[in-house]
Amino acid sequence: MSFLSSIFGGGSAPSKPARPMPSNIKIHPQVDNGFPPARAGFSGGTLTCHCKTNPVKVKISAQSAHNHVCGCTKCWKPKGAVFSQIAVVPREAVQVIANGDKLQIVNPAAPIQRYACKDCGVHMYGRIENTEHPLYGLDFIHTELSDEQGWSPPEFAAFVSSIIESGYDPSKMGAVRSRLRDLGLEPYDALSPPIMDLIATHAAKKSGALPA
Ligand SMILES: N[C@@H](CCC(=O)N[C@@H](CS)C(=O)NCC(=O)O)C(=O)O
Ligand SMILES: [Zn+2]
Ligand SMILES: [Zn+2]
Repeated sequence: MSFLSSIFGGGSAPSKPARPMPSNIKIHPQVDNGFPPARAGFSGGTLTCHCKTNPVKVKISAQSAHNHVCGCTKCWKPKGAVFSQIAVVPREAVQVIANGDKLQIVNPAAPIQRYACKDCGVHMYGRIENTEHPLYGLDFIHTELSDEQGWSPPEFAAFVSSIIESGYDPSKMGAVRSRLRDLGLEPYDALSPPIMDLIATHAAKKSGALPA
């Protein structure tokens, strides 16, 4: 099985409580009150930046995979959110359809080149150009930028310890991890084990430690 087919062939984790208990630990507005399951047959939508006029629009012609919340400092978060919410789609499924001249790459040296709107700062998609990168072929998107309902729901929480790098109180990390579990989002300090295993397998095949 190829890396990409294994990424997209695995299906979604079972979704968790439709309506979780309220909590004063906030994660992200799209997950704090629960989230709906994926809609069968859903095949994408249009992402729109936050500009009131001339918004950037990006058409996504695929269901998302591996939706998750990410605590790292690099991923775009809506104002006040502690985590971002981010998923992947094949890069061929991503098409800028309006006001693409407003996009600029946040950091061209980063492995993921995040295309942000110059005016509102929202990241519209992240792309890997290094063909040797284990996640090459996948673009990163924030499904919350679309009005369509039916995207694959978040499945886990990545880079949880990294929220401290944005100033989160380290003494509250136990409460954050507990809340993430209540929401059905198993917390990890890197990516989820299946994705970490795929990345390691890719590296082992490249080095010759495993047969290609
Ligand atoms: N602790 C770091 C972690 C950054 C990190 O490694 N982010 C992951 C998850 S998005 C990544 O793949 N980064 C690649 C990139 O930013 O291009 C931070 O919070 O800044
Ligand atoms: Zn904008
Ligand atoms: Zn991130």
